[in-house]
Amino acid sequence: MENILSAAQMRDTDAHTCTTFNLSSLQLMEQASQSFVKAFSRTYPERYLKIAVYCGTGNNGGDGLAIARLLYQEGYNHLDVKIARFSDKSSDDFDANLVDIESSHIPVAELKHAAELDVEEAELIIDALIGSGLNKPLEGELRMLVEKINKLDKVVVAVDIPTGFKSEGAMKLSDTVLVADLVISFQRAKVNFFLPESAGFIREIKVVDIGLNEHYIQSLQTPYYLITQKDITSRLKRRAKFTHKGTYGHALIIAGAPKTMGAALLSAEACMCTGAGLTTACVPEEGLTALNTRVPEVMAILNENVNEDLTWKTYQAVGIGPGIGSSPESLALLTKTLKEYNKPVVIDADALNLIGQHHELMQIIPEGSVLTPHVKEFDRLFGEHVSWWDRVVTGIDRAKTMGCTILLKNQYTMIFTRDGKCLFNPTGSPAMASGGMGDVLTGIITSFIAQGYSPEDAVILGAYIHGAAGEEGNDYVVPASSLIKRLPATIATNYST
Ligand SMILES: NC(=O)C1=CN([C@@H]2O[C@H](COP(=O)(O)OP(=O)(O)OC[C@H]3O[C@@H](n4cnc5c(N)ncnc54)[C@H](OP(=O)(O)O)[C@@H]3O)[C@@H](O)[C@H]2O)[C@H](O)CC1
Ligand SMILES: [K+]
Repeated sequence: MENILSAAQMRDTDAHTCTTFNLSSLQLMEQASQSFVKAFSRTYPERYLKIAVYCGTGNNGGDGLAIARLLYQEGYNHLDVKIARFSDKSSDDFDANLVDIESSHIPVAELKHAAELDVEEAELIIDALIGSGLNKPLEGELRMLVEKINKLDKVVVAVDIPTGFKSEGAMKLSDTVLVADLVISFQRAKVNFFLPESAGFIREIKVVDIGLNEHYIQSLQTPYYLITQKDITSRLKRRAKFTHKGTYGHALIIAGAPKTMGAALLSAEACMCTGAGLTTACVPEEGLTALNTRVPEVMAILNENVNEDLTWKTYQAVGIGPGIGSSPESLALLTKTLKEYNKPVVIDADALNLIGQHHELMQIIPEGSVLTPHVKEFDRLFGEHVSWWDRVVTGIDRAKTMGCTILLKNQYTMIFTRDGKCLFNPTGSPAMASGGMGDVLTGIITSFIAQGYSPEDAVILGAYIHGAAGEEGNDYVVPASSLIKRLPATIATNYST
């Protein structure tokens, strides 16, 4: 997994890299600027583009000056630089790059006040005003300048971080940020890039290697990690010769009510397609015909007969919740499951809402269980939150105190582990924003647990594979039932590469 660093850790890595690689900070700035220019020219190869580079007077601004010089050398000759000099302070590396640019052919203008900016002829603006040095919300002249640039409605490419955007910590949609079409960020994505608040400020992100000491970065402690494909390939076990259905476990999916049988069908079918040796669905009698017709591979027990028909030790994994509703019978079934199945349970949807309404059930959730809420279910369980950052803090805390893995669904789904980490899943697409997706995910995770994966590995694999199957085909929308059909091939692709 890739660890995600805080702004302070980036600064520390910066200094450490200079010492260990015998570089000056000016040389590191040059490397970072070269990496930026390489990525920029791949995205915007047209040399006739009119570009304005807006620079602050710190190191982000220093990068901006070096980038302007390098772009000019690359043939981007319709280029000018605007320096926002709203204070007397400037960094040494900014000053050094200013000397270089002043001896070039690039026009440089200094703005002492935001009001001095009247027309902007450029089609594209490079934002090098402030990066990771942001230490307060934008105010005064800088805020006015950013608001003015936002109104120009030009294409904006940010250096490292958009001006006004926090690397970490709670953000508000009302914060002033220079809205970026593209952020070319250094070495690592920043934590807040993965939270929904970023959607209003950032359209696309590219991360470039600027030559920082990776060995050192990997030794740094952080709660935040990005899951990579390697994590999936290294976890997925091949299906060996001479194995049989008994090798891959028996999963029980407790789901559905007469009017919400679809949830049970999706969950059970996803469980089967993820590779559980056997899948049994515990459903109401009214759903039996649908189950037998739609997924003949899945066996059934009737939820009204559970007391006679259920032998817990038959099942290596249990998933409960999709479509069960909130009736007293569902509450009784959930209570029975949590009390009697003494292994981790995958808890989703209505089961989570029932726990939200009957908080005493929290005490009987088996150790190691998996909770898979979407944002509303998360808030019903753990209280209202005003920002996604606050949910991250709560998720990390609750996973540790409850001894459970919590998966909070999102564009970048977050997985809070029992040892206090927050893992971001990179796969998935807005095409997956449709009903039934959560039911499918419950089936997938339950299936991986039935096959012998630890609950935490099952969640990591489940989130990644679910998202990867949803991305395939690049479709406008992916109905949950068609995602299920893609699961066997998606899993095979991920363990063979
Ligand atoms: N390892 C790396 O990733 C590298 C990053 N580089 C680049 O360096 C910047 C970070 O540079 P830094 O000089 O630390 O800070 P900034 O340029 O982002 O900010 C400059 C100063 O701006 C002031 N500040 C902060 N918040 C505000 C605000 N709200 N309004 C006005 N001014 C603000 C603050 O100074 P003070 O006056 O408050 O003391 C900042 O110090 C990083 O993003 C990369 O682009 C290196 O080039 C290569 C290695
Ligand atoms: K910036």
